[in-house]
Amino acid sequence: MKLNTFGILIRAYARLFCMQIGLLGKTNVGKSTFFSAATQTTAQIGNYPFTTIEPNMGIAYVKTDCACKHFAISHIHPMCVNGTRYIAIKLIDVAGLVPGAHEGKGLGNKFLDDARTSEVLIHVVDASGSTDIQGQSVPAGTHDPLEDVKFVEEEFDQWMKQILQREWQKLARELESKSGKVIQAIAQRFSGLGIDEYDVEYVIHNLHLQSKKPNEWNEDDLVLFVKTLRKRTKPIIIAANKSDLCHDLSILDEFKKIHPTIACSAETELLLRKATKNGLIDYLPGEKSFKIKDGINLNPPQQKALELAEKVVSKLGGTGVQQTLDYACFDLLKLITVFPVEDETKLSNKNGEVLPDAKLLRLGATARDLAKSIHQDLAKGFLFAIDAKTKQRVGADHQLKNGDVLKIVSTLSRG
Ligand SMILES: Nc1nc2c(ncn2[C@@H]2O[C@H](COP(=O)(O)OP(=O)(O)OP(=O)(O)O)[C@@H](O)[C@H]2O)c(=O)[nH]1
Repeated sequence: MKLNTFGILIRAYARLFCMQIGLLGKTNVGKSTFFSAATQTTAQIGNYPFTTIEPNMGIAYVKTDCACKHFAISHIHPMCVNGTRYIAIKLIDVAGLVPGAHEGKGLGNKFLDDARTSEVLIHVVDASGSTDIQGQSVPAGTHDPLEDVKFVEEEFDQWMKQILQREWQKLARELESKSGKVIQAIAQRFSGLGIDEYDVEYVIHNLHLQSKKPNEWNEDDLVLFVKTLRKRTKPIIIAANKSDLCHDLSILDEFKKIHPTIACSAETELLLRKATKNGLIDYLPGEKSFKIKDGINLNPPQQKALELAEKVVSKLGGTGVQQTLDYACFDLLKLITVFPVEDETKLSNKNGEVLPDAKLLRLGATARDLAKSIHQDLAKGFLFAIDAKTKQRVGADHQLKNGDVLKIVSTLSRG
């Protein structure tokens, strides 16, 4: 196969995944280590051929309950391990975030191009305080990592404010009245960021700005509006990395006042995933412990590294990497998992594979949304769906629940 065809195939494959997480962080905090650990497949999961799609884009997995648990059946599926289902997502390493990026420092706001398409952001922070604001190594505890948390927020807010401010006067002149049009006009400016009219309307109403005409908005209104919109549309979770180096984890309580936070040791996760791949240990990402395989003779460096990893895992209750990804999807974005099937009695597709697919959908998604996530034509010809748990027919607007198993019947599937 020619190289460019190969590239096109890889990108097409990546587009299959609607869910994208952006990884932020200044230099030296362990962002690349987090990215490598999260996209490193272990022997048990991940039958996908490509884990790194582009240098800064890879496939990671989030884990949830497989529907096989509900039906108390056992099935063989590469993404189901003892009833735990792994679902692929896109992880993008967002480069170039430095203080002043919105003013063109470093790579300028190139980082925001990548962050733009992400639905949720993981901010990797060096919780041990051994990396200063410019990313230089300093003795542990000498840099206050809270500064990093604040500067990232500041960059985003400033950048969004710039987008809006650039055309605010023009927009205000055009829209002397009608709040509906204001919402549309603002949403249009932010459409490239995955922000829609509903988000803008929600924020405007929450801040009671609907009664103000755009020319009556002051600087404080703009700042608050942008901040609230950013929080709603680009939620952030902090991966408090290098927590293994922290003598006490009280700094995490400070982070938690700003964003949800998980103690992490990306380096330990990378080590454990590599040791699993090399057949040394039994470990599943997200577990709170691991076991050295029977009959394995570790050499002294391996023995030492795994002893250290054991201490970290027991101190932090896991390495935090998988927990961060899961939290981003299921707690922050509140995604649900739905299992589409073609035969609701056998829970299979037409090749007989049981629970072949698992889709991540937004809370409130309908049966038609599920059809759309499989194929536009399936949604267009939607007739009804069958809930495999209740055996009931449901309509296009039926709201789905986490763990639902559904057969979609459409003119396409009948034809
Ligand atoms: N103790 C400890 N060290 C870590 C951890 N994660 C990464 N490191 C170390 O921190 C250093 C920087 O890690 P990188 O992953 O290269 O950091 P980065 O943020 O990607 O930095 P750039 O590539 O410069 O942007 C390396 O020496 C890693 O081994 C961790 O969880 N604990």
